[in-house]
Amino acid sequence: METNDILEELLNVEVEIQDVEDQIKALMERQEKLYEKKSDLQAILEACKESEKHANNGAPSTVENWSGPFEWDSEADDIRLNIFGIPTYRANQREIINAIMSRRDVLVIMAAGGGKSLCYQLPAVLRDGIALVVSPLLSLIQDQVMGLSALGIPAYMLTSTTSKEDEKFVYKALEKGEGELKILYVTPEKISKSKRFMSKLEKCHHAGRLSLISIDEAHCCSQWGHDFRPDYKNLGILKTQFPNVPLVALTATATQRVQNDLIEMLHIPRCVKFVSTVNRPNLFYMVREKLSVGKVVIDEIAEFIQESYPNNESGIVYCFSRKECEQVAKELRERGILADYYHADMDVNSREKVHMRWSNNKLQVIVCTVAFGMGINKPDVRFVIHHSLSKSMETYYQESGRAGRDGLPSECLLYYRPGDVPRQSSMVFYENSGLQNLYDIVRYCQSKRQCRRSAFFRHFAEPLQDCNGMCDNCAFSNEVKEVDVSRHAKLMVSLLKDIQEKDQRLTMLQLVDKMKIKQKELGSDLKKEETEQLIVQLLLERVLKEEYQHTAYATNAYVAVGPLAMQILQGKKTVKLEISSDQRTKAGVRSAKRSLGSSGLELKLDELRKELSAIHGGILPHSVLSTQQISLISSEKPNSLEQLEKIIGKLKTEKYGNRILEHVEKYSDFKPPDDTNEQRTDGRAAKKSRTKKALVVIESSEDEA
Ligand SMILES: Nc1ncnc2c1ncn2[C@@H]1O[C@H](COP(=O)(O)OP(=O)(O)OP(=O)(O)O)[C@@H](O)[C@H]1O
Ligand SMILES: [Mg+2]
Repeated sequence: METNDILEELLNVEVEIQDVEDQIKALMERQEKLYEKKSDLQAILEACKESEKHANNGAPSTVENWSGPFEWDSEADDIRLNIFGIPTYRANQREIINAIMSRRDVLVIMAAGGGKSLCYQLPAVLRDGIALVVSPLLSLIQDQVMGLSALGIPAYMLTSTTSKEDEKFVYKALEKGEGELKILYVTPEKISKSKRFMSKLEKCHHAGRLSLISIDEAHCCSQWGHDFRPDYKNLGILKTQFPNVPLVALTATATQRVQNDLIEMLHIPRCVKFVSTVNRPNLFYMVREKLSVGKVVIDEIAEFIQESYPNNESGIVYCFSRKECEQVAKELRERGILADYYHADMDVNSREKVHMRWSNNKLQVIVCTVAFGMGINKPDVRFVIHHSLSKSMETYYQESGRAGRDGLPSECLLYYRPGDVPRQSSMVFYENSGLQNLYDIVRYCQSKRQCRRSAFFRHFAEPLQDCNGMCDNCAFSNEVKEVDVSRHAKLMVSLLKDIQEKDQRLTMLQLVDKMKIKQKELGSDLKKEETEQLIVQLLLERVLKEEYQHTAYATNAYVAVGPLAMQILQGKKTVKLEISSDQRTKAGVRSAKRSLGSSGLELKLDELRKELSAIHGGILPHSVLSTQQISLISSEKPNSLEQLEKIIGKLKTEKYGNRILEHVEKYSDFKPPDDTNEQRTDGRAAKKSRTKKALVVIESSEDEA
């Protein structure tokens, strides 16, 4: 053999070894995930066996029937309606409250907006003494304290912003039982770092005045959760110091592993567990194709907001980077939308200002990065738009879940283009399971047939539930056709192989360009977007893989031949692309459910709540009347204080009843103008028609691509 031949063969073997190593790596990652899943499933199985055992023994069913009746039922109902203004309980709320009132430790897993706060706030009011609430963020605490104060419930906080005077009041209340204090919010640092606070708390407990302990956003305890906070790790001390005080831990999402972790860390092995579904039935999920011209996306987003939410209903637009955030906010403003940006590069004050303007409905849209997260407590967010895809299903569930926390119909819209995949993957590939998590959400985006909800159920290992047509794929799946693109896939793989043999690399974009030329040989062209879609599909199927190279400024992602490429080359694998018709894309957005603002009275009541919130010390508008209460008032049109009280309770009726009734009488038959946009004086109508024109131009040019 010639030296050159040997060298060439050596090279081939090395390439093959590299290939095998990649496969081993992928398999090891998969094995790790499967072990994790196995341990989750084993834990669920244990839990099922345990509950079956109880059911078969007929054992504690009487004790564990948390629906009641209990001696405090009527007092609890009275507080629910007349103080909190809530007409009926939501799923599990009554049972959780009863378990806490029975002095049990409780673990609550309930989706965002499910109503976890009421579960500990109501027992706090119902029981004598002071309830301690640990919450991770100042902004969350401020919102809660402000909301409770507006209801006349004596709530305070001990944080870095608390005045000396308030601090003195709180310490006196803890130590001596003086002054009125029902609910005390603290950050976890207070527990772990302030000896003074802990000693006062012990005195309070000693005197029998510590009624309950609540740990909100409890997933922060676990490093397996998505938002680990080191100070949460020390909260186990609470159960050790105050063993007979009921402790309730609440969170929106926790895998089985995180749940086990929480129980162990908080020392609540015998807690009663209430796990609600992750399903958010009021959210309409949809994915829209994001065209490669940046401006078109903004035009579409602006048009969506203006057409669907002309009455300043709140929304969030998530962006990939800080720069993109600022750009999108600016462009939305240019299109007449009240938008501003929020990201981690801003100082705390400017961030807080933007957040407050949005919370007070002075800003319609907040354009943000992931930095805008856990602190968002606004219940009436009607839409969450993702300008770029999130990095995992879990993150997308959290971010999109900020819509519709008040239970009213809301929309979650994700703009997806395959070109965004390498952008994200070059950021996450070094994280543990980073690529796998990203590819899960990419699978969600690529699919045009599978129910979006079912993807969440599978991700959180929950049995499937009916979507009720509340996602684009369930609503319009018949507008999709499947095309066999095996020949294109084969061409792509052999093209890449040739390139690699020449020691060159291609990015996704470069591969698309090369394919455009090569495809001519097949006599059947895929559009640019379809070629991109095919590349991503082959990445998901491991026919292709991504490779990364660092430069001084960035990490570049390249597309390379993957472990299963041979199957394509040997014709052992069929590849099909799902292609949707244009009608579907358009219908997707139009059909989604609408919410507040359809009746004139609702609009007027919305204005009234803003006015009243300003008069009553700048509390948030939804603390005056929730969107749900506005809907109820508008449909039932109460004409006396007694009738109104049945809807919003005594307290709010006493405070705002006369003004509300005045409005009901005056505006019951008030019709909002047909097209609110045309009534605007801010030039929004003019801009809107311009937007439409721009859209038409670009739509027609799209065919050329
Ligand atoms: N039974 C109910 N009926 C109507 N509205 C309710 C009910 N319970 C709670 N709400 C309202 O639902 C909204 C969300 O409640 P809450 O803030 O307690 O949610 P959460 O479960 O803590 O969500 P997150 O995980 O996002 O913090 C609030 O506006 C609250 O007033
Ligand atoms: Mg909450």
